[in-house]
Amino acid sequence: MKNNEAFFSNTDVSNMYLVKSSPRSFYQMMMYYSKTIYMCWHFLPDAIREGKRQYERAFGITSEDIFKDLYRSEEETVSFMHHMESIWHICGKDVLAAFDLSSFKEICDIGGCSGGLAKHFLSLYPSSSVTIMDLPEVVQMAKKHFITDGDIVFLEDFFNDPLPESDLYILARIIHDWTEDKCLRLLNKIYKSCRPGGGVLLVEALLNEDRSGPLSSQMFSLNMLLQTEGKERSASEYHKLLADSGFREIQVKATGKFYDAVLGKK
Ligand SMILES: C[S@@+](CC[C@H](N)C(=O)[O-])C[C@H]1O[C@@H](n2cnc3c(N)ncnc32)[C@H](O)[C@@H]1O
Repeated sequence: MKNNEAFFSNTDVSNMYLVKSSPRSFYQMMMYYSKTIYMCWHFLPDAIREGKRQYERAFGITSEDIFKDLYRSEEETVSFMHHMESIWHICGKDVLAAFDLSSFKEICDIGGCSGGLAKHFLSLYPSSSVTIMDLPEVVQMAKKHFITDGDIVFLEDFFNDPLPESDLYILARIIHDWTEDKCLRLLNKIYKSCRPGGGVLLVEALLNEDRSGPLSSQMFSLNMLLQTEGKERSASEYHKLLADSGFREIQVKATGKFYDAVLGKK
């Protein structure tokens, strides 16, 4: 207080995580939570009763394809992409350094969105190259708003297009969007395209085997119910999905942050 007037200022933590211009800002994530995710959480009891996502109740949209709903406008698409990218400024390096990935030279980031994790990959492993596959509307927005250098190549639609031959496929927060059948369809496709000696890296928020936590993974799993066809899974569930698709030498690393890493080799 000065001369009976109150003055307020940000703490160091709010400067770091809330101010929009900070490189570690959660501003975009907060906006997506408040404008989109929060609207779905109004219908949590309906989601639990029906076992399905709530876009129809929240936004009046009933498309078959979950990402058609998510990308219902250019503004919503870009907001989702910012939301996806934000977390990698905090824990992207942890998931990519969980295993030594330096021997993999050609990387394909399946559903790589804005390229947020790919940029961290290139800074940790500069002698590798990364190709990103994502839907056409995302690729268009990534080129317009997110990618400034030419190191990243974009391809479209991982379910229907052929996958490029690669040494390592990254699937960050992809498996958690889909049913078992669709996950296996995608992982089988990846196995066929993967070079011998290559691998697949799953980046997901692992649940404890008895589903007792961590709280963040449980909350993400409820959110998957509200927004997608998927759920969060335990290490043994990811192990089984990879083994059933042909991968071996499967290793799991819990990072202690929000997201963890599972590596399988061909
Ligand atoms: C939950 S986001 C994860 C984004 C990114 N991997 C990350 O962790 O920040 C899922 C991504 O998969 C993409 N996607 C969904 N269906 C796809 C398809 N059929 N082909 C290519 N990408 C797809 C979405 O557009 C989105 O970018």
